[in-house]
Formats: sequence, structure tokens, C-alpha cells
Amino acid sequence: MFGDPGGSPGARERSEPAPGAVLLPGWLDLDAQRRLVAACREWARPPAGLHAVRMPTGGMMSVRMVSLGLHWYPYGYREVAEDGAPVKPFPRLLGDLARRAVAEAYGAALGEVAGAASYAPDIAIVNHYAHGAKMGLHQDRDERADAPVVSLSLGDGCVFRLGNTETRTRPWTDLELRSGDLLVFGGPARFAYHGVVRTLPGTADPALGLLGRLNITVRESGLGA
Ligand SMILES: O=C(O)CCC(=O)C(=O)O
Ligand SMILES: [Fe+2]
Repeated sequence: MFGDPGGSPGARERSEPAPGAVLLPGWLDLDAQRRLVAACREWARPPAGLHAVRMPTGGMMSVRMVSLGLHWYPYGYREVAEDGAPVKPFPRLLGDLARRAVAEAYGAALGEVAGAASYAPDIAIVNHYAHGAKMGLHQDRDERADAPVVSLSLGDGCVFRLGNTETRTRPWTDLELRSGDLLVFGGPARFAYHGVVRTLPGTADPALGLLGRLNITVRESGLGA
């Protein structure tokens, strides 16, 4: 843990912003964050590296991304990346980390959350948000499984909007996600609309050596990859 001293009035504690969604602030210590940033730099390299994404409507997403395990495109998964190269494998270490994340997030309730006890993640999407990048409200529904999504944030903070499962409109809850935070959304929150309203430039610990924000989501594809 770093940042707010534990127990102070402003300390950030575990919260459940919606049923099935669990936020564990500062879940990754600075060393673990550094290791993940270094890994993201490797994953970002070509071939099958960090790339811009064109939406079917013709516009470009403002984030750049790299997929592991299977390549995400709007709206599906395939084995070949944007440049025609095979997608990079899903690293076992990320799977172990995500299984631990789900176990710690749900604790004794693990057995009550769809796909949590048998969590078998096989894909990850790494998003890089440069200054000004954001992500509109969407559901993660290109997977064929209802197992939880594990989200890890690195670098600059952001305002993350967690909505409802029915519509793109209110009610929603705006959360601040900071470097090292873990957000797990499963069970009744698995198909909630969510997005990144804005990043908070300059809020990252300079010791991380990262410009902008990285987000890693680990998922179970259900596609038998
Ligand atoms: O950057 C984030 O915190 C969310 C990313 C996201 O929703 C996604 O990759 O589907
Ligand atoms: Fe998403």
C-alpha cells in the first residue's frame, strides 16, 4: 500500500460500488506496479503490439490497445492481431494474479458469484490512455462466459463510470481509479455498462516512469482458445 496512510479519515478502503463489483484500492504495491508496467512495455512491442482501433462507424478509439490470448476487435475475438501476426500468448502470471484478485475480492462469497470459484481467465486487453483519451460507456460482452472481469489500473488516475446493466444512462456511480487499484466486476455487475470519463493527468507516482494511464482487464473468453 502507498498513498493514503491506512486508518486516516481519507483512507481509501474496500468498497462494493454495485452488487458484484468490488474495488480494492492500492491492491498492487509499487514494485508489483513497476513489474506490470515493464511487462506492458514488452507486450506493446510489435509484432501484434500496441495499436489504434477503428470502430465500425469509422471513428478511431482514443485509447491504444494490445490484446493477449485472443485479439479483440470491435466486436469479437480472433487469433490474428491487427498487423496479421499471431496474437501474443496469455501469460500464466497474469492468470495467477487475476485468480488471486477474484478470490480476494469476493472472499467467502466466491461460491455465490457466477464463474468465480472456477475462474479460468485466458485473455487480457491492455489499454493505454494518453492525455485526453477516454472510453465511452459500453458492456464487455464479446466473451462467451459470465465469469468476472478483473481490472488493474496503472499510472494516472481516472474517473471510471460504473453504470447499470440495462441502459447507457443513469443510474451510475463515478469512481476514482488510481494506480495499483483493483476493480473486479462479476455476478450481477458483469454486464454493467462502464467507461472512462477522463483521466487525471499528472497524478501518477513519477517513480512508476509511466506517461498516461494503463488499464489491464483480464477475462475468461469462454471461446475454448
Ligand atoms: O480503462 C478502464 O478502466 C476500462 C477498460 C475497459 O472497459 C475495457 O477495456 O473494456
Ligand atoms: Fe470494458
